[in-house]
Order: sequence, then structure tokens, then C-alpha cells
Amino acid sequence: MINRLYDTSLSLLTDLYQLTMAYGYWKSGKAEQEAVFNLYFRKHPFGGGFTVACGLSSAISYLNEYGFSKKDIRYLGTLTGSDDQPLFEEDFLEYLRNLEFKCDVEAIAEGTVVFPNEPLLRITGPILQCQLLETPLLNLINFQTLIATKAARMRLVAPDDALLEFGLRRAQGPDGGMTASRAAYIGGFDATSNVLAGKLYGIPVKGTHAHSWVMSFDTELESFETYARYLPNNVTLLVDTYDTIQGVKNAIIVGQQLRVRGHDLGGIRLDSGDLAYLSIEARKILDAAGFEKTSIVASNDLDEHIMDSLKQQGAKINVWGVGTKLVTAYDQPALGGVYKLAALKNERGEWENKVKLSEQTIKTSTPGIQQVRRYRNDRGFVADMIFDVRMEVSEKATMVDPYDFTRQRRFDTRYQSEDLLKPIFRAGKQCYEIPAIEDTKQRVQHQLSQLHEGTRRFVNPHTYPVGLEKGLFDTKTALILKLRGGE
Ligand SMILES: Nc1ncnc2c1ncn2[C@@H]1O[C@H](COP(=O)(O)OP(=O)(O)OP(=O)(O)O)[C@@H](O)[C@H]1O
Ligand SMILES: O=P(O)(O)OC[C@H]1O[C@H](OP(=O)(O)OP(=O)(O)O)[C@H](O)[C@@H]1O
Ligand SMILES: O=C(O)c1cccnc1
Ligand SMILES: [Mg+2]
Repeated sequence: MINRLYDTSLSLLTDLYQLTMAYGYWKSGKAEQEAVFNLYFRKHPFGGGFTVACGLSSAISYLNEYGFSKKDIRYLGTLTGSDDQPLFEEDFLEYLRNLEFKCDVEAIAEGTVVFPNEPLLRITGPILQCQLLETPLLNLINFQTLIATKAARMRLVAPDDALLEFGLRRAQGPDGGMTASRAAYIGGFDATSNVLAGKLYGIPVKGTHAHSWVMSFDTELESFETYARYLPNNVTLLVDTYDTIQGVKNAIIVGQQLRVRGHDLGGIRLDSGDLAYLSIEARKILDAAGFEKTSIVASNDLDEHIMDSLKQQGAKINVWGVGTKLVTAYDQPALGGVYKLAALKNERGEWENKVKLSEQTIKTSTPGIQQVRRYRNDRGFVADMIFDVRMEVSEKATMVDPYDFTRQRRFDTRYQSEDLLKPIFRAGKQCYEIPAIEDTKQRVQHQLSQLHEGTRRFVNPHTYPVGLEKGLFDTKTALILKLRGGE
């Protein structure tokens, strides 16, 4: 969050309808009724087989600061309805002013690989509070998860290379840029060119120079020499302003001068043309001149598919600068995460399951108080089971494919397992320590290593098994049938 950019608290960072519903809950005496909401997505982004959860630490900061300031309240008091009368009455605004976040939150740790229908976050508390938080929680988690996933895909293509995020200039505004830099780092990038992200998030910052530097001198060689003279410990020279091969030769001349002075040529950068051909040629020329350790950086509208293709063409690129297509999550600009009511406590203090019906099976929500249990063996993750915490999971549980009930699988639950949703807040108080960003970053790589190769591939990936525990599936089916009028 870059609060100071807006100089305000962020509790109004929500859709108006959350506030009008909150008002309705309050007026009808339901404000404090206990509810459970789940945040989940229905389909992996980019046609992939996995998604990397990200954004929880921002959500935690947001929730810790939750509350309406005097200015927020004053503004809400100015909102009017179609009759030009105030939308909200004074007593409600007073209620909001005194509102203290007091929900329980469970969530899956940042950096965990996650799958459709699994609650990334579950919130339990007064329905008014849960409702207000729908939009900000989705805003915080959808985009970061999307970018961390995109970055992880690029890391899979280039496991041993350096990945630099260059996206700030093309990002969706300042917050998009900041958020993308952080999520890209978690997803597997090594550094960013975004200096504010470096300062605020402790991410390494790195960079080369632009064409304008070369163009501001009479000759390319002079521009390289000048750069190397003043920044001898940061010399990666952009060689494609005029003629790439000649540029490489000029870089070598400067590299030799640097060596005389006790430094070295760190790298050259290619930013146009056939990056496979040019990197192979550049590598030959550099090696022949004794610059085997000089890196070859490539940039120019890269994404995981072009990177993959370049690798297959034998490109000699060992540093990748990726901007636009990473930070804008090309070619899927949003993760379709949703936030749905799953249970509500009645006057008798009993939980009632809730479900949102849809013609499309994929869009029918799952009721209950859910947990995700991940089973693994020595080779990695085997399957995930979504179950209701109020039901016993027997040793030989049956999992049902949420999209096709004919696909049921008896499952030996003696595998090692872990319940992924961990307590984050209890009655509004944080009870979870946010891991260091480096640990979260490492977690992503470890998690990816636990997935079957087929789940990681880009083209028609293998579907990782995620099932509803049979008891939960039966509850869901019974509820759907009841709502459809006893079909
Ligand atoms: N060998 C290659 N295989 C596949 N894609 C490549 C290869 N070389 C470069 N690309 C990609 O192809 C696209 C080339 O973009 P474009 O047609 O704009 O050419 P350019 O080299 O940038 O042109 P310009 O010389 O005007 O800068 C970029 O996305 C780049 O990453
Ligand atoms: O291509 P991206 O993945 O977004 O990476 C960042 C780009 O930003 C810079 O130049 P810019 O695109 O601003 O100018 P250019 O037209 O000279 O490439 C850099 O040279 C890269 O090309
Ligand atoms: O440092 C670089 O080379 C860089 C930074 C931002 C965008 N493009 C390139
Ligand atoms: Mg460009």
C-alpha cells in the first residue's frame, strides 16, 4: 500500500454497494450476525496449471489499519440517493466511526501454490464487516496473485538465469507498479529497476542504461567509455542503438580498458532484433575476446513464451529484463477471484450453509466452513481436499471432483498432509507473523518443485487433483437441490 500517495485512510477503498448493504444490515438488525465468506478463484490464469498465492501481507496491513476516520465519515455524510437526500443516517455513520475490526481470518500463506475453488482466505465475523471487506480483499489479493503467478512462469523457463523486472514505466499507475514489483520478486524475479520498491520492500535494484545515453554522444564508443569511467562497477552496455555487432565490439574495447583499471565488463544488453541470433553471435565475439564471464542481457517485449522459444533456439541469454508483459499480466489482465458467503449463524446460534446457484456448475459456490488439506508423498504434492471443519475426515475419505460428480476417488488419508488455511486474525487481532519476503520467495520455488512437471507445463497442463470431501459435496448437493425446489 502506498497510503501517502493518497494521503488518506483506505477504508473507503471499497465499492459503494458494500456500504449500502452494510447500512441495510445495520438498519435491519443484522449487522452483528456472524458470517463466513471465502475468497477463491475459479480458473488458473494464463491457461496454466497452477497459481501462486500473493497479497496476504498487504491484506494484513490493510486489516490492521481498518477503521473510518472523521474525514471518511464526513464524506459518507455527503452522499445522497436519487431523491437528493442523504444515503446514510447519522447514527449509522456514528456506528461506522466506532467500528473496530473484530473478525477471525484464516488464509493460505503467500507463496503457496493454489488451485481453483480453494479458499485463499476465509473470514468469519459480523456480516457487516465481512461485507465491507469484499472489495479491498479482492483488490489486494487478485492482482498480486496474478503477477506472482506470471513471474513464477518466467522463472520456470529460465531456472538458472537472472530475471530483472523492468515494468514500472508500463505499469497500471504507481500502485500497479509498486505492487507488481513486489509480487514479481516473490514469484521468482531477482531484482527490479523500481527504486521505490527497492527502498520500501528491500528488493535488490538493478539496471543498465537507455538508448538516450548512447544517442547523447557523438559516437557509441564515447558513450560506453564515459559510462564505464563514471560507473565502473555497474557496466552493462546497451549495444543495439546503431549496429548490434559493432556495439558488441565497442563494448569489448571498453571492457579491455576496464580491466586495465581493475574492473570488468559486467554485461551487454540486446533490446531489438533477433535475440536468439544476436545473443549467439555476441557470445562468440565476447568469448573470443576473453569475456566469457560477461553477461548477455536481453529485453524487448519478452514474456514466458518468447523466453521459452529463445531458450529452445539456443539463445545465449543469461539475464532477462522483463517489463510490460509481466507487470500488466499479459495476456490475462485480471485474476477472477471472488468472495462468497458460505455460512451464516441463525438466531439460535447455529450455522446455516449458504450457496450461490448458477446455471454453470463452475460458478455455483461451495457452502460451509472450509479448510484445504494438502496431501503429499516423497515425490511432492498428491492432491488437495476441501472439507468442512465441522465434519470428521475419515481415514479413507472420498473426494469428489467439483465439476464432475461422477469422478470420485477413494483417498487414503494416511499420506502426509497439511491444512493450508492458517489463523491470521483472532477477533480482529493479528496472530500470525508475516514471513520475511525472502522466505516467501523461497517458498514459491519449493512449492513449484513439489508439483508434477505436467502441472507446470504451459500447453494443456495436467489438472492437479482438487476434490470436495464427500460429506461436503453431499451437503452442497442437498442444499442446491433444496434451493431449486426439491428437484
Ligand atoms: N529469435 C526470436 N524468436 C522469437 N521471438 C523473438 C526473437 N527475437 C526477438 N523476439 C521477440 O520478437 C519481438 C520483436 O519485436 P519487434 O517486431 O518490435 O522488433 P524489434 O526488434 O523490437 O524492432 P526494432 O528494431 O524496431 O526495435 C519482441 O517481442 C522480441 O522479444
Ligand atoms: O519491453 P519491456 O518488457 O517492457 O521491457 C522494458 C523496456 O523498456 C525499455 O525501453 P522502452 O520499451 O521504453 O523503449 P524502446 O521502444 O526503445 O524499447 C527497455 O529497453 C525495454 O525495451
Ligand atoms: O535498466 C534497464 O536496462 C531498464 C530499466 C527499465 C526499463 N528498461 C530497461
Ligand atoms: Mg520496448
